[in-house]
Amino acid sequence: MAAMSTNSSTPLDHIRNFSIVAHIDHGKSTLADRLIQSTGGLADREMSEQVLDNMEIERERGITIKAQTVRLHYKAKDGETYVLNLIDTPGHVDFAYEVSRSLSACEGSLLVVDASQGVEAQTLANVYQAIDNNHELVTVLNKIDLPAAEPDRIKDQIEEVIGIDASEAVLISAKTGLGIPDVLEAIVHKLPAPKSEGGEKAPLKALLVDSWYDTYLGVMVLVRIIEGRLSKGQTVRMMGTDAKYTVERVGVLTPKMVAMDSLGPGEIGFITASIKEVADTRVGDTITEDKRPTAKALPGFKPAQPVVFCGLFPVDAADFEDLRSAMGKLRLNDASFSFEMESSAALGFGFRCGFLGLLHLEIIQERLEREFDLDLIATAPSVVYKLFMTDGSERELHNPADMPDVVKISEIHEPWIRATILTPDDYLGGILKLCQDRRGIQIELTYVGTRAMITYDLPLNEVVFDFYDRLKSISKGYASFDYQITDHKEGNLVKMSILVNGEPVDALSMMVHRMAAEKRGREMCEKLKELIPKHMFKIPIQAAIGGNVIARETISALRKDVTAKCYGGDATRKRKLLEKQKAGKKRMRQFGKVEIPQEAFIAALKMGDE
Ligand SMILES: Nc1nc2c(ncn2[C@@H]2O[C@H](COP(=O)(O)OP(=O)(O)OP(=O)(O)O)[C@@H](O)[C@H]2O)c(=O)[nH]1
Repeated sequence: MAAMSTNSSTPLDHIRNFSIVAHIDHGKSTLADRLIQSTGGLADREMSEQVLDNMEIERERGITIKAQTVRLHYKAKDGETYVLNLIDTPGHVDFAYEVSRSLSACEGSLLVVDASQGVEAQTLANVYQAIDNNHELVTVLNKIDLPAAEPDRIKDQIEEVIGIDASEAVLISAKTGLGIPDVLEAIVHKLPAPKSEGGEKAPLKALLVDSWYDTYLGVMVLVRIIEGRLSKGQTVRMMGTDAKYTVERVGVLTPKMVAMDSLGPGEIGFITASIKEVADTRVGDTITEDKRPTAKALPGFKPAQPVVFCGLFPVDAADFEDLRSAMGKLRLNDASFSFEMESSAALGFGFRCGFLGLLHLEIIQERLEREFDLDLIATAPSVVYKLFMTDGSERELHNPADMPDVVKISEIHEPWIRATILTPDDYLGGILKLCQDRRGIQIELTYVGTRAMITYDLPLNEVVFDFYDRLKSISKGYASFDYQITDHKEGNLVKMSILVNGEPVDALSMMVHRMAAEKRGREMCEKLKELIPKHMFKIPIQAAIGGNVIARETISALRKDVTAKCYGGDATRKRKLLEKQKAGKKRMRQFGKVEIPQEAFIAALKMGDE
């Protein structure tokens, strides 16, 4: 951490706290990099591409997962120096929770729209969140360097679809740096300064915006000071958890860490206070001074509710403890990831994990495999069902394998979402069919320029699998999609089991709509027949609802012994062949006498509607 240690007492009217909201890939991170570069936040040689997207997967996938904060000093044309606190936000539908947290710490947003793509689903979702947070907006049309850019048409579209004035939109190319000075001036002159009723003398009232785990400094807490002053050495209290801590470090991220003695009203910075783990901090909590507490806490956040669950199991049972500690470390850094131990007849010991969405699931699995070198099997992603039992009780079902006897269940309710899809007209037919096939109910179909905006209610269970992938392939990547969970509705749902060689494989059991069960069961059996290697005996594969088999396939027996042609051949070749066969077994799971390769699980679970 840099040595500079100062009191931060920037006057309120010289502070601007803002977020950047946009659809995925419209240029938030690149614009953030340019703002950092042009205000000297980092020397050119330190500017690595997308400096704010520091998580390796973010760089690789080119998406923002964690909201990052940076404090910039900008000498404006009026000769005054301003402190600009920027919070970069994730764009993907799975991370709307992160967006809401960063927006609450700011007074305004830059609305970035790709001037060649126009308004997309996340543009709408994120700008509505900013408006809900009473943000002033500065509209920025990005990528005007592209031949396909049509700033005037996109301005009209923004006014028509979002209903905000875009006549003074700032035209930029975050790639070349064109227009960046105009963005900085707009931030200073169009976005409001933070307000502070009680000012610096009032008892400390700070918003806990985010927390993360730093390998050197431990748990770091991002705070926004509303009133009073937060100083090193102060004893503070979290009003939601009543936990007390002594502040050890106070600082800001420029994006390098710079130590400060204290932070005043309107400021955004971080503190450390020997907090053991991220789970001890509650995002949205109010931090106050223990001896002189503020009278009223801030309105808190509802914690992110996981909406997709799946089982994660080590391919090699000996890796269970490594998996447990790896998940504990990830949890340090990702408060929205939840897990609890689970045992499966088919897969042994593992964890039932909760995620914000399918992308979040894939990212966690990828991080576990890459950062902790673990070979994992993920079971079918499933949503949370509400079971209304015949004895009048209610319970939640996170794992189809835990489904009680159907005679004890009177109703099953499943979560529904309201989805917004924006697509070029050419792909409308295919998308409507996809939604109908997934039990969708059309709510609205309107046109936005040359594109269709469709609103559908859909069961979440029909979306978590591969809806997003199918939508992208039907629309050749042009459709965009956003959703909100709405409510639970009764559904004619059944648990479909898969039996391999007469043994139920609980990792492949899933909840399906009764009308779709036979088709799904048939597809699953056909897929597994392709993927499970032949054995020395024939293998029946069945899909069943309770005791009723609804689909079956049979894998014929292997005719010959792989080493047969070696008889009389040299022993070396035979040994090599058997070693190769053994190595192949590493990613297999034994079910009874049948070995199922890990790929079979993943491919079987990712079945589309092809
Ligand atoms: N031609 C051109 N490309 C740009 C411009 N700004 C960003 N890009 C490119 O657009 C892609 C997405 O840019 P990002 O800044 O990662 O977009 P983002 O909105 O941060 O994406 P997420 O992090 O996924 O939310 C990258 O390949 C950038 O190089 C621009 O002004 N002109």
